[in-house]
Amino acid sequence: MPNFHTEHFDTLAYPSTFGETTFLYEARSQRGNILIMASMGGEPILIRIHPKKEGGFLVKGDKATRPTQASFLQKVLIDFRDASNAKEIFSNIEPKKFLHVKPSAYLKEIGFFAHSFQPEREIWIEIGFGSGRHLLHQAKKNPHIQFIGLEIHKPSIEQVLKQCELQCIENILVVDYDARLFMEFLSSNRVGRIFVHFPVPWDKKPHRRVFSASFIEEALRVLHVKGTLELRTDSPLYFEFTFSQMMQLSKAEVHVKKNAELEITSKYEDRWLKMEKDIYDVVLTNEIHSEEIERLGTLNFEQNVDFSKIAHAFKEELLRGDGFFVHFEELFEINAKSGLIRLSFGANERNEKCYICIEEGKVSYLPNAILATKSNLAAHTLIKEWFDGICH
Ligand SMILES: C[S@@+](CC[C@H](N)C(=O)[O-])C[C@H]1O[C@@H](n2cnc3c(N)ncnc32)[C@H](O)[C@@H]1O
Repeated sequence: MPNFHTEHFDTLAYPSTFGETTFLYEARSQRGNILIMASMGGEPILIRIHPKKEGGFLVKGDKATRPTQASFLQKVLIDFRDASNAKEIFSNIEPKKFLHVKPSAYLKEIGFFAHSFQPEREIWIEIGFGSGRHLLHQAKKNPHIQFIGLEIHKPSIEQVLKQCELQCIENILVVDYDARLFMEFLSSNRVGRIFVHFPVPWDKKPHRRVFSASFIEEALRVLHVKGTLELRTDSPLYFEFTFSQMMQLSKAEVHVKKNAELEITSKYEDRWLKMEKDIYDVVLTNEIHSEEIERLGTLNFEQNVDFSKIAHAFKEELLRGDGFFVHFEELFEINAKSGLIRLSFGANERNEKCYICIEEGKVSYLPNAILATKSNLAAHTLIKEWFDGICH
C-alpha cells in the first residue's frame, strides 16, 4: 500500500486542485487522525493521516476507497505531498517503487456476481480450491460448464489465476470471498455440483466450518434438481458432523463412500494418503426446485440526520445481533454540520469496512456500493435505529 512519512505538512485550502488531484475537504477526529477527501479521474479517494507516537505523520490511502487504477492513489499521494510541502522521511510512492498488480479477467469482485453474472452454461462450484488441481482438472474436462472457484487464501488464488492464463482456460471465474456467505449472490436452481474437498476441519471450533445448517439450505437452493453438494474429507468428525446436519433435513438423499478413488488427487489428499488416513465422501442430492430470489441491491439511507447531535453523543461502540455486528469506530468532523463515521459492520465471518458521510443532514455510505446481503441489511437496520435513537 503506497504511503509516506513526514515531519510536517501544510493545511490545504478546500476545495483546491493540485496536479491532477482535486482536494475536496478535510475531516478531523478527537484522536487527532485526519481524513482528506480527494478526487482523481472522477473517482473519490480518501487519504488518511495518522500522527505517530515518536512525532511526525504517516500519510496513506484509506482501504475504504479502492480506485479502479492502483496508480491513482499513488498520484494523489504525490500531489498531496507537493501541495502540502510535506518532506518525506520514508516513502514508497514514487512510480518506480510501485508494484503494478495486473488485473486478471478470471478474478471477479463480489459485485460482479450481485449485478452482472448471468451465465448461459450450468455452474459448478469448488469451495476452498487450494492448489487448484481439482478445479483445473474439472474445468478442462467439462468445457460446457461455468466453474466458480471460491478461496480466501491469496497465494492460492494467484497460483490458480496464473494457471488459468497459462493453460488458456476460459470457463473458470475465481472469487476471493467467504464460501459461507457466497451462495446468497446466486440465482436459484442454476448449479449442478458444489465440491468441498478437504475443508479446514475446525474440530475445536465447529462454528467456523464451511458446513452448517444455513450453508446446506442455501446450497440446496442454488442446486438444480439432481444437483449435488459433495464433501470429501479426512476428518471423521467433519464427516459425522456433515452427515448429521444432512440427516436433520426433512427429506434427503445422501450417499456415503469410504476410500473412494477420484481421477485426480488434490495436494491435501496426497498428504493424507501418504499418512494412510481414511477418506470420506458425503454427497447430498437436491430433490427440490426452489423459488427464485431477488437480485441483491445496495444499501441506502432515507432518513435525515443531525450531525451535531451525532457528534455530541458519539463514542466508540460495538453492537451485536444474531450472526452480525456493527462497530462504530471513529467520528471525523468536517464542520459543525457535516462529518464522517468510520465503521465496520456485517456478518461475523466477513465484514464491510467503510464510512458513513453525513453532509447537511443527508446520509450515505462511502463507498456507496455496499451490497444488501442478509447480514449487511440486518446491520444497516441497526445503524438506522442507532441514528434515530440519537436524533429523535
Ligand atoms: C485444507 S485446504 C484444502 C485445499 C484443497 N481443496 C485441497 O484439497 O488440496 C482448505 C482450503 O479452504 C480454504 N478456505 C477455508 N475457509 C474458507 C472459506 N470460508 N471460504 C473459502 N475458502 C476457504 C483455505 O484457504 C484452504 O485453501
